[in-house]
Amino acid sequence: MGKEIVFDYSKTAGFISEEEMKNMKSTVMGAKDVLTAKSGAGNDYLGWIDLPVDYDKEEFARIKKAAEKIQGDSDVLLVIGIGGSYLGARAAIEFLSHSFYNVLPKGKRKTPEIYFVGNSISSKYIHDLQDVLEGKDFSINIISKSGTTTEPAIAFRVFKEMLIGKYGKEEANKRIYATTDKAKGALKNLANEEGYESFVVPDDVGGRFSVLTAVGLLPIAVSGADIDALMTGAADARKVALETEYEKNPALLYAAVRNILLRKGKQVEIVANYEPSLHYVSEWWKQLFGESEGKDQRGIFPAAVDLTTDLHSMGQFIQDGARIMFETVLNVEESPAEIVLQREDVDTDGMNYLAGKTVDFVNKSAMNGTILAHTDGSVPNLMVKIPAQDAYSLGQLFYFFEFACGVSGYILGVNPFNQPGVESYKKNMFALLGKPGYEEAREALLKRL
Ligand SMILES: O=P(O)(O)OC[C@H]1O[C@H](O)[C@H](O)[C@@H](O)[C@@H]1O
Repeated sequence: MGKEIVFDYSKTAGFISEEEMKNMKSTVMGAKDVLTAKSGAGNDYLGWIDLPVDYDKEEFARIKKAAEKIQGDSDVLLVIGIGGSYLGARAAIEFLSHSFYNVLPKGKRKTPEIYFVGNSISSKYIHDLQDVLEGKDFSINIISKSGTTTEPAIAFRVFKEMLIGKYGKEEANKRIYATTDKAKGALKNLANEEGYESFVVPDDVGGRFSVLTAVGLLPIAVSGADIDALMTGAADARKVALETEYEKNPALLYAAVRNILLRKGKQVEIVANYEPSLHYVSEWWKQLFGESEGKDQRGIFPAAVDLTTDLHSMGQFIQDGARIMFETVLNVEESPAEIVLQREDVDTDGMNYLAGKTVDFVNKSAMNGTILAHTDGSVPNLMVKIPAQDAYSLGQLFYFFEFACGVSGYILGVNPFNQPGVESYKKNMFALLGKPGYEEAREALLKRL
């Protein structure tokens, strides 16, 4: 086992006593048992628990082969998907790749540019992306578990047409990779008809828990990241989550602490990172916890800030505004890059006191100072220590949060694996668009607009 993710809640001492943590044990262990015995609500969607050790090896090999083909014949990969069919891949690619991956000069980046689309309904975004593709060879990975989601379906129509225009239908079909349900849905039917290479979102893995299936793995592999290490990290975190006693189990302790804080009125959890490349990990985390816990008029509202950036915008509120939140810091312990600050002859900016120090030392000092300031401002601070900015650590992080989320949702008393609330806006949108079958709803809505 490599260096493990650590969950540190020592800074909550003024808010949570050791006794409260002990008192929570039976509740947490009960929730864990319900999860692992698959006896709770939503138990049809627990395929993610064993995924890191029990995945389709043949498909895994096929993902690597497809990634190699895309790397060989494409300047650009378009990844079309939304929600759970988008955020995991983007989180991983941004965390594991060069900060300026897409604009690196040829030679410095050996893998295709990767653009995400189908995650909004913006004409401008689609139009501008068409400009980027001009003169470039490209492939498409269309990802949708249901195969019917509006945003990706619209983007796919546009870029499929462009692909066919460029290569003709036969070659275009060889450049389209469909990740969807194994048997049903509009996308699966189309893939069968057109002969796209297909990858499976397993029935028992919901979108927001699907990053370690082909949903995440194909785009991540195309970026050149090590998907074997990603799976190993997840498998090691699984072992820790399943086998470690409560007192030392990061996922269980995190689930316990956040529920104790919620019961004390802390209704918002802010995930804070100090690395821009963690931005989409926070976005992935927001969907994971937001869709899993936010229901039945309950839940912790998941928010995120990028620091130190947002200390200059949201810092005031976190320090001093309504006392409704706690903060969970994602700390990459070892920066993959080192920059040492130099001494200047004339110390006009007054920065010479930092000469000889690394930029990461300054970043970590900002982090430690902020944690103490926020703690003093009655914002309980938790920390997830990520040993390194690599695939192994990220695999652990994904699994750690997924497991904690399942346990935490059961402690809260909700079904963590459905998302009924997402349908309401869709019904209205379909009605307003004039989709067949929504005629009556349309009339009623138009009167209200
Ligand atoms: O993969 P898809 O079926 O296209 O779904 C994409 C996303 O959209 C839905 O509306 C759900 O709220 C998400 O949980 C899901 O991840």
